[in-house]
Amino acid sequence: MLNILYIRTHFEPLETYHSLEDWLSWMDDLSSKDYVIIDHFLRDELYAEIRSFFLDMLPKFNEAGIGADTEKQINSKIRGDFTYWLDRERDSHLKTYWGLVDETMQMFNRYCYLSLSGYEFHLAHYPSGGHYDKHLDQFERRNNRMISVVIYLNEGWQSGDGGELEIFEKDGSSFLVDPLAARCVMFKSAEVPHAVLQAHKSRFSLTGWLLYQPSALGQFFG
Ligand SMILES: O=C(O)CCC(=O)C(=O)O
Ligand SMILES: [Fe+2]
Repeated sequence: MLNILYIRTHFEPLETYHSLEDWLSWMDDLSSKDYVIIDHFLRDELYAEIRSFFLDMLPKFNEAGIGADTEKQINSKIRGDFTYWLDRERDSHLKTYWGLVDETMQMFNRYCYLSLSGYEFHLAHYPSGGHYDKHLDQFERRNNRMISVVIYLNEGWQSGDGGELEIFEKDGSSFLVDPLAARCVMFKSAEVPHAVLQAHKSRFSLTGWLLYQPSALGQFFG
């Protein structure tokens, strides 16, 4: 009896940000289609907290590079966003958000049998005119990004504002996702080619990757 109790409390945390039922349906989508689009992934309070942090940090954003940190190169022809990398210790007041990151990793590890053991997240600002050409999120020489997680922070986004995420399906067809406030898109980093179409006004997101190994230990090949 004691054992059963222990297993139950160990494997089913009493309090999660999202219900297990929601997680299971999202993971089902992700397994079958390689991507999932989740509206209202952040509730109002957490959304407001992250967006206000984003606005506070805007002056500190650096221009984003292509490829691994070690081979960073700025190439505005390929991507035109500015980023700010999050650090759990430094940015510890985002407690609810980090809890949600832990919950996400646990769900994938438990129910999709992944061995995720790290993550990296950045805030991304595409100024008007910014875009990101079609790409995969696994770098040429680093293959530890397993799941990409993008959360949008744009209020009142309208058709005509551009900045859609274009997702390419296996058959080569594609569709567009509007970067709407609190919407989350998750996809398999190695499987889903995607692009960000040119934004016609400032576009905000919190983008990250769930990793097979911590960033510093990223697998290299070649
Ligand atoms: O912001 C998005 O919709 C996607 C961003 C992206 O593809 C990336 O940062 O690798
Ligand atoms: Fe990407």
